[in-house]
Amino acid sequence: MASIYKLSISGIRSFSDESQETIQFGKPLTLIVGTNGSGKTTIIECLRYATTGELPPGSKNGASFINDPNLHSSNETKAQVKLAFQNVKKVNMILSKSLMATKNIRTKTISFKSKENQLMTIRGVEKETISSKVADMESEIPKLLGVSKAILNYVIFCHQDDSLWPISDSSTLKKKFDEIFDSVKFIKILENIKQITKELNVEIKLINNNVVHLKNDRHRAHKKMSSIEDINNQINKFNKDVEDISTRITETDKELNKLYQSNQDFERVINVEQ
Ligand SMILES: Nc1ncnc2c1ncn2[C@@H]1O[C@H](COP(=O)(O)OP(=O)(O)OP(=O)(O)O)[C@@H](O)[C@H]1O
Repeated sequence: MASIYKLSISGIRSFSDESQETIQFGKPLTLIVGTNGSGKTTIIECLRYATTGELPPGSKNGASFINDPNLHSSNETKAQVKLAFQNVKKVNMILSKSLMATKNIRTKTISFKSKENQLMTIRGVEKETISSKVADMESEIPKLLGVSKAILNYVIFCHQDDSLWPISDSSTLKKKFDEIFDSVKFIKILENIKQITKELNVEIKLINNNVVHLKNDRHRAHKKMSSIEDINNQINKFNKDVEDISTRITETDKELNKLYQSNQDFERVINVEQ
């Protein structure tokens, strides 16, 4: 299981940009207690922003999330949220997200800018940093924590202004539950399974047809084999007959020779007597 062990805030809401406030989370539980306006919600907002990239509701696209530049002499506030955590594989990581609010002196409006984010992986003495320029942090961090973005957003770090969603109207409720349970993915998986089953059924039909053909072929082959066996038997019989006949011819030849010999003997005797 992943765990978050430290959060540093600088330049967010009432947290000054001149210092960095750090909160260390205890195990198994950390209770955040403080007077009204002391920054409890800000801590949850920072945790949510760090893990999901979501800005607080009603924060004027982030402009009022950053420490108001009107509160100090400079026209801009450089803010930073740092999160130290252990990912699901127990690897220590530090995420740094930098933001900036700039005051337009003429219009007096404040604009918000999210700057480059960095994720450092610490393995012993080895440190490796990747930037948001090359990685999609918003989808990477929930994966590293082993929790979906929807659960981080609507359950674990649910903003107090959004906390009534479980008693909202049915369509909003359905939308939230669909996101939490990743129903879209589930529906897609079901559709994929249906498609795969359809394709497999076609393949099974083809295989079954082939089996029928192959059975016929086997039957024909057996028939052919037995007729070949019959022919072989006949050939063997014929060979044996030929052998018998040649034996008999040899014997007849011998008989004839004998007869011829005795005939000659007889002729010789007759000639001598004459
Ligand atoms: N952009 C800003 N710049 C400076 N200060 C701000 C800014 N936005 C809000 N604040 C101040 O930050 C504080 C907000 O604190 P936060 O809401 O985190 O406190 P809280 O402890 O959750 O309070 P509560 O118990 O009333 O919910 C308030 O005092 C508010 O006036």
